[in-house]
Amino acid sequence: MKVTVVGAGNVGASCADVISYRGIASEVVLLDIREGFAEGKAMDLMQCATNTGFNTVITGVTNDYAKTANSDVVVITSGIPRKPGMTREELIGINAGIVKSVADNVLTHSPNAIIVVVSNPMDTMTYLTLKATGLPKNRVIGMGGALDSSRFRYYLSKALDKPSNDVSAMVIGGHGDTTMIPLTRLASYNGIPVSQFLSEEELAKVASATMVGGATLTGLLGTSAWYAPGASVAYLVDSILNDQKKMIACSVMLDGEYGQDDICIGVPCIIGKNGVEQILDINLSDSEKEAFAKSADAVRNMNGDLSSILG
Ligand SMILES: NC(=O)c1ccc[n+]([C@@H]2O[C@H](COP(=O)([O-])OP(=O)(O)OC[C@H]3O[C@@H](n4cnc5c(N)ncnc54)[C@H](O)[C@@H]3O)[C@@H](O)[C@H]2O)c1
Ligand SMILES: O=C(O)C[C@H](O)C(=O)O
Repeated sequence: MKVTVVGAGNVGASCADVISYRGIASEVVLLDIREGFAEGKAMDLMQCATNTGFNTVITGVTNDYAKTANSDVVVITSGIPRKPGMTREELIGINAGIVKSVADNVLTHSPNAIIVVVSNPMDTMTYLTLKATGLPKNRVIGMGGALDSSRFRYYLSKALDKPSNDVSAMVIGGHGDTTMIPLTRLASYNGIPVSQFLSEEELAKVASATMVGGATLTGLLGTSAWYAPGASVAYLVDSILNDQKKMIACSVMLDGEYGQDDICIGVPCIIGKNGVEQILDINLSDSEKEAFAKSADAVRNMNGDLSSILG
């Protein structure tokens, strides 16, 4: 199985690292526009093989899309990350042009690939990729919910003082500081609602920390995060390539689900070899429905900024 990762920067390289280390794909091509950069990242990663014991072949190329031919999955991480104090939405001006040209190029050589969109603002870039390429909606998946949900589980585990793997929780809605919706009501500690262990005030703090999880890391690191983003992409790619049919919150095109149309936004999906195999239209409470509608309004508003690029 072949995966192309466009953008060999922090997230792209971290994702290639996890994919190879965990043996998720037999072949990974890293592609970057910066001369020699992807080649260097691939060489460095391949020199881990004997110590960590993986067999994946990682190749790096400078803008040579022919080398990405016949990829099963293409991950788009190319573009700029935010700096402290910025929102993800401020990246649209530069990243929209990059994502559109990359999507066109990869499809020329891998017409059957499933595309995973990572570049920010991710929901808007996912919508752009779908509209610009005309691909069926099961083949374009925005990655954000997997990361936000893992951050939610992390903050819950800290509040509970228990391991995050014993915590089950999901974030839906937009992948933005004010648009994501941690589903606190449905979060559990080994099947027991977390509300049995944490007060409303503690749960509200966890939800707020989750929503600004990316901004917190950007403030600490000077650029946005990459280890958890890379691992989250690899988790999603694993479910596609190995047809695991995991339920993962992904940004996908809605067609009536959650009362929304013509928008890519995070909802629980079954992810398998065909990409998005099912969208789970779960019952939300009135306040969750209200939050989802508000989140969708904000995401839809950003899509309006694509009119010049989509024509
Ligand atoms: N969806 C998410 O959950 C999530 C998580 C983390 C980061 N991100 C986003 O992912 C993107 C990448 O973040 P990063 O930290 O890896 O940034 P980075 O700067 O480390 O890497 C980006 C890479 O893209 C390359 N690039 C730029 N234009 C290109 C083009 N036209 N073709 C090929 N490569 C090109 C750059 O040379 C660079 O190496 C950002 O937009 C960031 O906001 C999203
Ligand atoms: O925070 C960012 O800008 C990057 C990414 O979307 C994240 O959540 O880590």
